[in-house]
Amino acid sequence: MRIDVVSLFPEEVDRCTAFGVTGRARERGLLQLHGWNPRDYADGNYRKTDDRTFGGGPGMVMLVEPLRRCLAAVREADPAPVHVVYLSPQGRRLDQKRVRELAAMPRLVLLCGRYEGVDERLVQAEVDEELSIGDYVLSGGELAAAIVVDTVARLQDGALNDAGSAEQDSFEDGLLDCPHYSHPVEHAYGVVPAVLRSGNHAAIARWRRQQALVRTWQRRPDLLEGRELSKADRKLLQEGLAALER
Ligand SMILES: NC[C@H]1CCC[C@@H](CNc2ccc(C(N)=O)cn2)C1
Repeated sequence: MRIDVVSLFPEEVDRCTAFGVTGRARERGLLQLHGWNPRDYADGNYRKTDDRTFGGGPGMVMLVEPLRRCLAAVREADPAPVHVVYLSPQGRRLDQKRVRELAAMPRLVLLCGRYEGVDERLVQAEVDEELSIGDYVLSGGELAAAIVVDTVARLQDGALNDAGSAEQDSFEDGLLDCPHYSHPVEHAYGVVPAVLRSGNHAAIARWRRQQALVRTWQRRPDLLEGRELSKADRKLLQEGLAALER
């Protein structure tokens, strides 16, 4: 998968995705990341990329022309069709379902705004999708872009080793993750649940599913709305909640 990041600070996204799973995916060529700076496509010796907003009021707006030229160069750089995403609080909320869809695309272009944003004519003419990582305002779209890169990189085939593939499943079915434990078995903070050391893999899977269901019910009931739980899951959830009462 190829991702092109258009930003006044493209190195910010490069650095945020240079470590761990994302760094390894890049090293393995599972993900190619390219940074582009609209300042390189701006005119004049000040290479102006932003200007005051029409209609008055505070702040600057990123100019349409440097971005248009920059995006033309991005499109030109690879024959694969692009899907242009603009990161902004006005976008559709990113979730794992959309992450899976984005991760399947051959190319993504992530447009990172700064200041008050991008001239709306550029958004209308070039952007396929506005995406938001949450209801808050960042100083720029770069950190949001880095989150998109991270989420799609780990879904590339080969990015997660076998053990890692379990990581995918934890949220893939729309539930929160179960608790995890490691050494020592006994610690001042508590003891590892016996079932996890029983070697009974069916019981372990059942316990993990039950924990995920109970946690989701308690912390994010919204994730269970409009979702038909299987008979087995409903039983696990009821049993898990009853155990909390005891
Ligand atoms: N109106 C301000 C706004 C104009 C357009 C550029 C953004 C950059 N900052 C961002 C970008 C994305 C998100 C998010 N939630 O995904 C938050 N903040 C700022």
